[in-house]
Amino acid sequence: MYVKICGLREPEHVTAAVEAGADAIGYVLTRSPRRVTPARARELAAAVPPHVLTVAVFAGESTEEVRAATLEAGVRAVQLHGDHPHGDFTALKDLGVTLVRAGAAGADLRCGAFDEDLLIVDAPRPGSGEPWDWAAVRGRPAGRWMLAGGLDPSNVAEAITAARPWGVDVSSGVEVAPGVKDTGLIRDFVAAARLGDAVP
Ligand SMILES: O=C(O)c1ccccc1NCC(=O)[C@H](O)[C@H](O)COP(=O)(O)O
Repeated sequence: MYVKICGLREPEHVTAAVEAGADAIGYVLTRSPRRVTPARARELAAAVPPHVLTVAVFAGESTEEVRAATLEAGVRAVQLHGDHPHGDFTALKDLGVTLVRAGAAGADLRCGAFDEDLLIVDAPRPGSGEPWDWAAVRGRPAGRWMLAGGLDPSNVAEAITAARPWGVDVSSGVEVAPGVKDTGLIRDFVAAARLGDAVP
Protein backbone atom coordinates (compact mmCIF):
# COMPACT_ATOMS: atom_id res chain seq x y z
CA MET A 1 0.00 0.00 0.00
CA TYR A 2 1.49 3.32 -1.13
CA VAL A 3 1.03 6.01 1.54
CA LYS A 4 1.12 9.78 1.00
CA ILE A 5 0.96 12.28 3.84
CA CYS A 6 -0.09 15.70 2.57
CA GLY A 7 0.02 19.29 3.78
CA LEU A 8 3.21 19.15 5.83
CA ARG A 9 4.58 22.44 7.11
CA GLU A 10 7.02 21.60 9.89
CA PRO A 11 10.32 19.66 9.75
CA GLU A 12 9.36 17.46 12.72
CA HIS A 13 6.31 16.21 10.83
CA VAL A 14 8.32 15.54 7.69
CA THR A 15 10.73 13.49 9.82
CA ALA A 16 7.84 11.64 11.46
CA ALA A 17 6.34 10.78 8.06
CA VAL A 18 9.67 9.54 6.68
CA GLU A 19 10.44 7.53 9.83
CA ALA A 20 6.94 6.02 9.81
CA GLY A 21 7.58 4.75 6.29
CA ALA A 22 5.50 7.13 4.14
CA ASP A 23 6.15 6.81 0.40
CA ALA A 24 5.27 10.40 -0.49
CA ILE A 25 5.03 13.76 1.25
CA GLY A 26 2.93 16.66 -0.02
CA TYR A 27 3.38 20.42 0.34
CA VAL A 28 0.36 22.56 -0.48
CA LEU A 29 1.29 25.52 -2.70
CA THR A 30 -2.27 26.69 -3.29
CA ARG A 31 -4.95 28.43 -1.22
CA SER A 32 -5.32 26.44 1.98
CA PRO A 33 -4.70 26.61 5.74
CA ARG A 34 -1.76 24.32 4.89
CA ARG A 35 -0.21 26.58 2.31
CA VAL A 36 3.55 26.98 2.32
CA THR A 37 5.74 29.08 0.05
CA PRO A 38 7.89 27.34 -2.57
CA ALA A 39 10.93 28.39 -0.54
CA ARG A 40 9.54 26.71 2.58
CA ALA A 41 8.71 23.59 0.57
CA ARG A 42 12.33 23.51 -0.61
CA GLU A 43 13.57 23.70 3.01
CA LEU A 44 11.19 20.91 4.04
CA ALA A 45 12.13 18.73 1.05
CA ALA A 46 15.87 19.10 1.56
CA ALA A 47 16.11 16.44 4.26
CA VAL A 48 13.78 13.95 2.60
CA PRO A 49 15.59 10.81 1.39
CA PRO A 50 15.36 10.07 -2.34
CA HIS A 51 13.11 7.03 -1.92
CA VAL A 52 10.34 9.30 -0.58
CA LEU A 53 8.53 11.31 -3.26
CA THR A 54 8.19 15.04 -2.55
CA VAL A 55 5.00 16.48 -4.08
CA ALA A 56 3.91 20.08 -4.70
CA VAL A 57 0.11 20.43 -4.65
CA PHE A 58 -1.74 22.95 -6.85
CA ALA A 59 -5.37 23.67 -7.70
CA GLY A 60 -6.24 25.99 -10.57
CA GLU A 61 -2.92 27.77 -11.05
CA SER A 62 -1.62 28.34 -14.59
CA THR A 63 1.04 25.97 -15.91
CA GLU A 64 3.51 28.88 -15.84
CA GLU A 65 2.83 29.41 -12.11
CA VAL A 66 3.04 25.66 -11.45
CA ARG A 67 6.31 25.41 -13.36
CA ALA A 68 7.95 28.35 -11.55
CA ALA A 69 6.83 27.21 -8.08
CA THR A 70 7.87 23.59 -8.73
CA LEU A 71 11.33 24.58 -9.86
CA GLU A 72 11.73 26.88 -6.86
CA ALA A 73 10.52 24.19 -4.45
CA GLY A 74 12.81 21.55 -5.97
CA VAL A 75 10.25 18.77 -5.51
CA ARG A 76 10.00 15.59 -7.56
CA ALA A 77 6.27 15.54 -8.25
CA VAL A 78 3.42 17.90 -9.13
CA GLN A 79 -0.18 17.25 -8.08
CA LEU A 80 -2.93 19.12 -9.92
CA HIS A 81 -6.39 19.22 -8.34
CA GLY A 82 -9.68 19.91 -10.02
CA ASP A 83 -10.44 20.89 -13.58
CA HIS A 84 -6.96 21.08 -15.07
CA PRO A 85 -7.25 20.08 -18.73
CA HIS A 86 -5.18 17.36 -20.36
CA GLY A 87 -3.07 20.10 -21.96
CA ASP A 88 -1.81 21.25 -18.56
CA PHE A 89 -0.29 17.83 -17.91
CA THR A 90 1.20 17.76 -21.40
CA ALA A 91 2.67 21.23 -20.87
CA LEU A 92 4.38 20.11 -17.65
CA LYS A 93 5.87 16.86 -19.02
CA ASP A 94 9.22 18.45 -19.78
CA LEU A 95 9.72 19.26 -16.07
CA GLY A 96 10.65 15.59 -15.73
CA VAL A 97 8.74 15.18 -12.45
CA THR A 98 6.05 12.65 -11.52
CA LEU A 99 2.63 14.05 -12.49
CA VAL A 100 -0.31 13.41 -10.18
CA ARG A 101 -3.91 14.13 -11.21
CA ALA A 102 -6.43 14.54 -8.39
CA GLY A 103 -10.19 14.75 -8.69
CA ALA A 104 -13.47 13.54 -7.28
CA ALA A 105 -15.21 10.28 -8.19
CA GLY A 106 -16.98 11.88 -11.16
CA ALA A 107 -13.69 12.52 -12.98
CA ASP A 108 -12.09 10.20 -15.54
CA LEU A 109 -10.86 7.40 -13.29
CA ARG A 110 -8.27 5.89 -15.63
CA CYS A 111 -4.80 6.67 -14.33
CA GLY A 112 -2.87 7.89 -17.37
CA ALA A 113 -5.89 9.30 -19.20
CA PHE A 114 -4.30 12.77 -18.92
CA ASP A 115 -0.73 11.41 -19.29
CA GLU A 116 -0.34 11.51 -15.52
CA ASP A 117 1.72 8.96 -13.59
CA LEU A 118 -0.52 8.69 -10.50
CA LEU A 119 -4.19 9.39 -9.84
CA ILE A 120 -5.88 10.49 -6.61
CA VAL A 121 -9.62 9.90 -6.21
CA ASP A 122 -10.66 12.41 -3.56
CA ALA A 123 -13.67 13.96 -1.83
CA PRO A 124 -15.41 16.80 -3.70
CA ARG A 125 -13.62 19.35 -1.45
CA PRO A 126 -9.91 18.48 -1.27
CA GLY A 127 -8.33 18.86 2.13
CA SER A 128 -11.72 19.08 3.83
CA GLY A 129 -11.38 15.87 5.84
CA GLU A 130 -14.88 14.89 4.74
CA PRO A 131 -15.39 11.13 4.30
CA TRP A 132 -17.37 10.00 1.26
CA ASP A 133 -18.70 6.72 -0.11
CA TRP A 134 -15.33 5.07 -0.78
CA ALA A 135 -16.97 1.75 -1.74
CA ALA A 136 -18.71 3.49 -4.66
CA VAL A 137 -15.45 3.52 -6.65
CA ARG A 138 -14.42 -0.05 -5.92
CA GLY A 139 -13.32 -1.67 -9.17
CA ARG A 140 -13.73 1.53 -11.20
CA PRO A 141 -10.36 3.36 -11.15
CA ALA A 142 -7.66 1.74 -13.24
CA GLY A 143 -3.91 1.80 -12.67
CA ARG A 144 -1.91 3.39 -9.89
CA TRP A 145 -4.56 5.28 -7.93
CA MET A 146 -4.75 6.58 -4.38
CA LEU A 147 -7.88 6.94 -2.29
CA ALA A 148 -8.23 10.23 -0.37
CA GLY A 149 -10.86 12.22 1.46
CA GLY A 150 -11.69 11.93 5.13
CA LEU A 151 -9.23 9.15 5.89
CA ASP A 152 -7.73 8.88 9.38
CA PRO A 153 -5.97 6.21 11.47
CA SER A 154 -9.29 4.78 12.67
CA ASN A 155 -10.96 4.34 9.27
CA VAL A 156 -8.18 3.83 6.73
CA ALA A 157 -8.24 0.02 7.00
CA GLU A 158 -12.01 0.00 6.43
CA ALA A 159 -11.59 2.38 3.48
CA ILE A 160 -8.95 0.12 1.92
CA THR A 161 -11.25 -2.87 2.26
CA ALA A 162 -14.12 -0.88 0.74
CA ALA A 163 -12.35 0.64 -2.26
CA ARG A 164 -9.27 -1.56 -2.85
CA PRO A 165 -6.95 1.30 -3.88
CA TRP A 166 -3.29 1.04 -4.85
CA GLY A 167 -2.48 3.74 -2.28
CA VAL A 168 -3.94 6.18 0.26
CA ASP A 169 -3.50 9.90 0.85
CA VAL A 170 -4.32 11.88 3.99
CA SER A 171 -4.16 15.40 5.36
CA SER A 172 -6.86 16.40 7.89
CA GLY A 173 -6.93 12.95 9.48
CA VAL A 174 -3.40 13.39 10.84
CA GLU A 175 -4.07 16.89 12.23
CA VAL A 176 -5.18 18.27 15.60
CA ALA A 177 -6.42 21.50 13.96
CA PRO A 178 -6.56 22.67 10.33
CA GLY A 179 -2.96 22.84 9.15
CA VAL A 180 -1.50 21.50 12.40
CA LYS A 181 -0.14 17.97 11.99
CA ASP A 182 0.44 15.51 14.82
CA THR A 183 3.43 13.20 14.94
CA GLY A 184 1.55 10.38 16.66
CA LEU A 185 -1.35 10.51 14.20
CA ILE A 186 1.07 10.38 11.27
CA ARG A 187 2.70 7.26 12.71
CA ASP A 188 -0.69 5.69 13.49
CA PHE A 189 -1.99 6.40 10.00
CA VAL A 190 0.95 4.77 8.19
CA ALA A 191 0.79 1.73 10.50
CA ALA A 192 -2.99 1.38 10.06
CA ALA A 193 -2.73 1.69 6.27
CA ARG A 194 -0.11 -1.05 6.15
CA LEU A 195 -2.23 -3.25 8.44
CA GLY A 196 -5.37 -2.58 6.38
CA ASP A 197 -3.49 -3.67 3.29
CA ALA A 198 -2.73 -7.03 4.87
CA VAL A 199 -6.43 -7.84 5.39
CA PRO A 200 -7.60 -10.11 2.54
O1 LIG B 1 -5.04 20.11 1.77
C1 LIG B 1 -5.55 21.13 1.29
O2 LIG B 1 -5.87 22.09 1.99
C2 LIG B 1 -5.78 21.23 -0.20
C3 LIG B 1 -6.28 22.41 -0.72
C4 LIG B 1 -6.49 22.53 -2.09
C5 LIG B 1 -6.20 21.47 -2.92
C6 LIG B 1 -5.70 20.28 -2.40
C7 LIG B 1 -5.50 20.14 -1.04
N1 LIG B 1 -5.04 18.95 -0.50
C8 LIG B 1 -4.69 17.85 -1.31
C9 LIG B 1 -4.52 16.50 -0.76
O3 LIG B 1 -3.83 15.71 -1.41
C10 LIG B 1 -5.23 16.01 0.48
O4 LIG B 1 -4.39 15.10 1.12
C11 LIG B 1 -6.51 15.28 0.07
O5 LIG B 1 -7.37 16.20 -0.50
C12 LIG B 1 -7.19 14.63 1.28
O6 LIG B 1 -7.51 15.58 2.24
P1 LIG B 1 -8.21 15.17 3.63
O7 LIG B 1 -9.61 14.78 3.36
O8 LIG B 1 -8.08 16.39 4.45
O9 LIG B 1 -7.41 14.01 4.18
